[in-house]
Amino acid sequence: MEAPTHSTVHLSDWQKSYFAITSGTCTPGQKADEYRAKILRIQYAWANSEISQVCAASLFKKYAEKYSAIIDSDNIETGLNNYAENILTLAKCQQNDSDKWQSALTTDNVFELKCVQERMRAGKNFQSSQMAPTDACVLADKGVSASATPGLPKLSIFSSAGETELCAGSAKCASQGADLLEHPSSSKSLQSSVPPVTKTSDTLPASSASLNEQVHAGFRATPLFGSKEATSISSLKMSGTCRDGKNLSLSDQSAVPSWSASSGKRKAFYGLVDEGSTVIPSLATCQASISTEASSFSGTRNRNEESSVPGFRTAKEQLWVEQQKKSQNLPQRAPVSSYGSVKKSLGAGRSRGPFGKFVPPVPKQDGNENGGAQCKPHARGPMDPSLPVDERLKNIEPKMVELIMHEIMDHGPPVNWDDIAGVEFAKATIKEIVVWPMLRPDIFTGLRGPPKGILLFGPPGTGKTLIGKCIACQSGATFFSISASSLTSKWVGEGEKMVRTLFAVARCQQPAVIFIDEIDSLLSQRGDGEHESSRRIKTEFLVQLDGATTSSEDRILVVGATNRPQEIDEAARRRLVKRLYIPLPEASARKQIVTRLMSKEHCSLNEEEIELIVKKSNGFSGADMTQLCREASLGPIRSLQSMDIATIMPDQVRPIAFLDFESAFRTVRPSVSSKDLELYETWNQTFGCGR
Ligand SMILES: Nc1ncnc2c1ncn2[C@@H]1O[C@H](COP(=O)(O)OP(=O)(O)OP(=O)(O)O)[C@@H](O)[C@H]1O
Ligand SMILES: [Mg+2]
Repeated sequence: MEAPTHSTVHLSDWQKSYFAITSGTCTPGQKADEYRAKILRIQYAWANSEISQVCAASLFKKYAEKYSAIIDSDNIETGLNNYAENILTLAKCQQNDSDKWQSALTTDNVFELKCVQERMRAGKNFQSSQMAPTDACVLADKGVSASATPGLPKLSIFSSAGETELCAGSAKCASQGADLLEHPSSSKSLQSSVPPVTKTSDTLPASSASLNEQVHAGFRATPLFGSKEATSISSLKMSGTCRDGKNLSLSDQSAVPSWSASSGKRKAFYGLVDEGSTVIPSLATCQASISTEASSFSGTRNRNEESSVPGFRTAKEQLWVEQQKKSQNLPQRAPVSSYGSVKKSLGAGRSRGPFGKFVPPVPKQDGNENGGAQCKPHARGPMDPSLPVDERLKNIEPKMVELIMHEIMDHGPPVNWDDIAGVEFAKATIKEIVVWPMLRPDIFTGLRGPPKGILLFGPPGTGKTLIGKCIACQSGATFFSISASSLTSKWVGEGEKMVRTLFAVARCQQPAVIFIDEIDSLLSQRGDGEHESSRRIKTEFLVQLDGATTSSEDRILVVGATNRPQEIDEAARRRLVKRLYIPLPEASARKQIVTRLMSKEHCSLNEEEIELIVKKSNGFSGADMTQLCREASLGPIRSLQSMDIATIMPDQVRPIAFLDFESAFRTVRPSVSSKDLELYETWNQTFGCGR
């Protein structure tokens, strides 16, 4: 007889399985298996070029649909997706979302394993004959207390009262549990079988991974045998594991929600841990080994210090805890938050750039060495009764001070003078006004005293904000960076106070620079249609600016930046003595920008090509030049085939070439019109302080 060929074998298999599926005797599982096998065969046949791609695709679609119809169907007779039922059964005791979750698992559901049944019986006997659940808990905790060793998580994490009951009656069980304990890998079995034995910590698996598992089990696992109280107490014990015995932080018992356990039971537990005190574990004292799971728990704990019950809380419970917290913390909070709690310092404590040493800016009046820095509040908080509060801040709301402190800029990438291309005159002037007087305050006195107000004006994108950042990095002064729009809009109705606070805090933190971007929106011409609140802000600002600029003692410099100088109120203009024009970059500056940016990239431009780019970019602002370079740098990527982008190595991308700049010039245009430029030039000639 002729041996069947490869393809005839496939065909006969195919037919066989087709009849099996359609026979009506298959279970859904068998059907699903058959369909899956069919799908594999289709793929196989296609891979061997036995069938065409079109045919494979249509067959694949057909059988994939049939397969998923069985897999996804939750019809008991025809589908396999019935596992949801079990979940629903488990959760059926939960009537709504805010109910405490209670498992519907009962011992009846447990698969009958002989040893399990024995243990359950032993537990039941023991429960009925000897021990109330609360006592069981106490016993478990005693075990923990006895074995407490700093630095190690304790056994009580996973010893629920139920488990105690289960195992306490069986000596055999206890010894088995002890065996299990010595094997870190057996943490799963521990959850169900560990007895409340006293176990020295060196035999405990201390790996954080296993601990996490245990922690998890400790406060999520539904007690198979225990009541709600048992779970809560178990949780309390769990929190006890975050300590080393001594480091327990204690708080008022009233802070423990009433739902956590009956007070009697709590007492029994607390009494063991620390005589007569309620235990609220401080998570700061938790061992680092309690990592992922436990630390997320500790996060919650930090937020809800009063709560002694970890894990899930219903909204009602959370509300209760938060209310408690509020009522307890309210009196202390304001002073703390007023200074001490903010992340940013008031400036005195931070690094002060190249001229790092802090120079006491205010004459020493009270023998305090820090002079003006006596309000270095970040260290302890000025509202700390033990610290003298700076006179200048006395009438100012602490909340405002805090808000202003957030405006202190002491982060961000450093900017050097060299990063700003061109504008040499402006740079030199600023150095003269800002840097040198900081360096030699003894020389810059009297008539040589530096001006207290600078206005940087010019077309958009010419580096005014960049100069502000550079001053922040290079001056060594406390740098407040406030956008005028935030003064006018962020604190609606409070703007006036904010301005006052700003100057008061700056006065405390001398030497200080207040940089106000978009200053035109704060100091625009006063007019009839003006809103009352912005008028008041402006007036307050002028008053403060006047104070700062006229007081020879204060070392506060106000730097404003605007691209609409013509809109600035004349009174403000007068106070911003040095009005520096920041024009469009000249050819040399444009070249500097291109060279600097291209030096960081893989680029094949030669000197002549750079010159050409500079020539073609006449009328571009610094921002336009940056945009041009960005656009050009995308050229080599655009020239790749889309397939290559996925696989190409970075060093295989071709260098940026002149042709990329040529195409970039087609899309990037100067953003400042010559008409606008004329306005700036005219204003500069009228009010500017440049040469
Ligand atoms: N002189 C310059 N040197 C180097 N880069 C510059 C210069 N001017 C502008 N740039 C580039 O343009 C970007 C925008 O500059 P910046 O924000 O300082 O402009 P601006 O003058 O404050 O503009 P606007 O008036 O619109 O606020 C900078 O981040 C920088 O990349
Ligand atoms: Mg700007």
